[in-house]
Amino acid sequence: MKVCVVGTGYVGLTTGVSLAFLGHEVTCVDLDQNKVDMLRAGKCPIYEPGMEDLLAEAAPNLSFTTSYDEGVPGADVVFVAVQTPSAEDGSPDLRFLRSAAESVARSLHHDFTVVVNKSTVPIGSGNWVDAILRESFAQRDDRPAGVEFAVASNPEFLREGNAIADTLFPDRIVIGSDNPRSLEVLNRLYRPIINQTFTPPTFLPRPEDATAVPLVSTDLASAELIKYAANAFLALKISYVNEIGQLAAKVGADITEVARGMGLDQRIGSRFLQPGVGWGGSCFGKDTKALVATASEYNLEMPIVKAAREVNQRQRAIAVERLQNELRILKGRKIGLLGLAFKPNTDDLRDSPALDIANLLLARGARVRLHDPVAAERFRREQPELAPYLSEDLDGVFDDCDAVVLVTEWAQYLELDWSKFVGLMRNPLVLDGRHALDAERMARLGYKYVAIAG
Ligand SMILES: NC(=O)C1=CN([C@@H]2O[C@H](COP(=O)(O)OP(=O)(O)OC[C@H]3O[C@@H](n4cnc5c(N)ncnc54)[C@H](O)[C@@H]3O)[C@@H](O)[C@H]2O)C=CC1
Ligand SMILES: O=C(O)[C@H]1O[C@H](OP(=O)(O)OP(=O)(O)OC[C@H]2O[C@@H](n3ccc(=O)[nH]c3=O)[C@H](O)[C@@H]2O)[C@H](O)[C@@H](O)[C@@H]1O
Repeated sequence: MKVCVVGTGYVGLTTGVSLAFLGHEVTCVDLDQNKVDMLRAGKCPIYEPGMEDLLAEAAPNLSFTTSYDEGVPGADVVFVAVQTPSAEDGSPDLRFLRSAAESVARSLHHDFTVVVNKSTVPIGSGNWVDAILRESFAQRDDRPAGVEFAVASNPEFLREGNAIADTLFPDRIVIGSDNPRSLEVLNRLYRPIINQTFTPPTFLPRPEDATAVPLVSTDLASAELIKYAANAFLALKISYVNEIGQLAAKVGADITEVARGMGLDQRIGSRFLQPGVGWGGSCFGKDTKALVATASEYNLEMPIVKAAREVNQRQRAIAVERLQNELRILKGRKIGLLGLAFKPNTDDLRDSPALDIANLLLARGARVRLHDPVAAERFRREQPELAPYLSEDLDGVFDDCDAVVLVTEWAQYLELDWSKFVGLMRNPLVLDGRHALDAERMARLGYKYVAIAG
């Protein structure tokens, strides 16, 4: 089938490349000329494991452009995957979506096109996009006859760092549409994934437990709400284990054992129960805020979601409190942060706990040293005020240091030969912000090991 994807960020790029890999003819449109140039050269503008390999495998079916006229006319499906950042009041800023919808309408030239919203948008946005498309299309002097289109919602559930596997082997596909023809088109588009009939990419074998993928077909509003409800649930699951973690620290319980004991109950499940400095990234913060904002439009409070947000913010401050308890005075102390990305396997720094922790430490007069095996380059560009504190190598972090904090559990840190660094530190204190290091081993190596909870 012929597909156009608008926006080549984490979501649009993964969607476009994956669909091209499955044999669809895909054109990706982005206004960012640099991104388009890089992608045309086979280079991936984001750090996403496997993406450059998949780009190479999908290349015969894939093209990149800044022109809607090269992608939209003739497409059976147009995906819109532009950013929807938080506006001042917490509601999503829909400017990018509006502009993309207007541009799509100006280029539509096909008997039936499904315009699919993949961005995370407030409930009701599907109808809003539909109205923009119709209005913009009606304003065209050159509008062709016989053009029909319908809007569908197809929320995205991929995780950064795991984007390709989450797309090719998803837990479910959700399609919201009030138009049966759209559903039929999208069902056809996704059939290889739904039935798992494709041959996986050479670098990504099919998981042994992969089965046919459930298709959840709903009305537009339900699909839009599923996305927010799922993200908020994952966020509050993490906040819950972190709240329990703080109690565990007080009563002398081991939160990792507590989480394991809880997670083995299949009704709870062990995933997203890893205690630590809390969640970051571009979506949990934005989407929980948007859910609260949407509810307030209907005079509805969302106390559980609000509490999850507060607990998450508190975790970042708790990391600093733990250091203060151990070192008593933070002023003048040298503190190294290991990991700047909001989680491993991505260079994404949006709402990363490391940013708040670094700023809180600086505000208390500490001298910070920052390190990340992958995100440092991007950090330098996006965080110019904190960039002078970056350290190129780990010696620069540990040397004469009063404490190091594991903020992001990159494999490089977990597999580090920690014995090499203990002698460099002035005070060999390690704060494990992810409960990811082996406490006994660290103690054997001569570190004073402290975890965020306990
Ligand atoms: N990042 C993630 O892991 C996930 C994101 N989402 C949602 O998907 C949406 C997109 O997120 P990301 O891919 O992270 O965003 P992103 O910021 O990485 O990428 C958005 C892309 O859209 C392009 N763009 C903006 N306006 C455009 C326009 N009018 N025409 C053409 N291109 C345009 C930008 O240049 C950029 O390349 C958001 O609503 C987000 O909440 C959903 C699931 C996962
Ligand atoms: O809407 C989105 O953008 C996406 O948001 C999350 O994906 P992502 O933000 O990429 O990353 P996650 O793996 O969910 O991690 C989010 C944050 O939670 C933290 N986390 C995760 C799991 C856990 O047990 N504990 C924990 O603290 C991570 O360190 C990270 O900071 C969701 O998992 C995706 O399903 C969703 O599509």
